[in-house]
Amino acid sequence: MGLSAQMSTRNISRFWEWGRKIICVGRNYAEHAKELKNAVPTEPVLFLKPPSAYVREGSPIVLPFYSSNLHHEVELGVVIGKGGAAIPQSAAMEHVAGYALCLDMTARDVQDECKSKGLPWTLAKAFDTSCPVSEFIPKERVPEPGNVKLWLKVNSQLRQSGCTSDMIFSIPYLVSYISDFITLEEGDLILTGTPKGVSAVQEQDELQAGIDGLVTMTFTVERKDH
Ligand SMILES: CC(=O)CC(=O)C(=O)O
Ligand SMILES: [Mg+2]
Repeated sequence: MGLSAQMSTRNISRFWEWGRKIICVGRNYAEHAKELKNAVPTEPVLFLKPPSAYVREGSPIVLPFYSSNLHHEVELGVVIGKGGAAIPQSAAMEHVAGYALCLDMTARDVQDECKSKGLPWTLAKAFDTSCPVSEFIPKERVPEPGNVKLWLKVNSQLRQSGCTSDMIFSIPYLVSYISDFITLEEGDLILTGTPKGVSAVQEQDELQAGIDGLVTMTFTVERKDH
């Protein structure tokens, strides 16, 4: 199939297949910043995951071989439907196609070491399967994205329960802020940060996460021979 034919069959509801950027916001919930003893930020903290981080239900989250403290972080993902740079906050929601429930899997021991050495978080955050995602949720189904309840259970035990109303920086603010530095493209995903309750997962754990009334998803954690 030629490139133009491939482009014409691309569907935003399978955004994870597009090979676009995953832009992550850190410390966007004050209670989470505090539980990790980080300062509450006055500007968004940004980092990236590559598209190879995506994993879908039916495939496992693979424990990175170099970590012994893998954490779950449940987050609302914002799927960009129209690209742009220097997008004003007033127009930001016109660039949003929809949402997805996402996990920002984090090798916390590796992140702590990187932080102490002043090094980037890439190996802590961007490894293969570090971004499990749900099905695409069209924006029409989420009339109030700033008031969405997220939860995550490990082996049926509730670990995280939060609401996007507690985000420090709103979705329009984040879209506008990010687009001042990084041009947004159709198919990009923004992870909006995690509420409190992050904790470690082990091999064979079952992670179930949901957005009230919209979506649930289930993943298992596996170790692979290295
Ligand atoms: C400290 C972190 O890992 C930041 C992060 O990813 C978050 O969601 O907050
Ligand atoms: Mg996160």
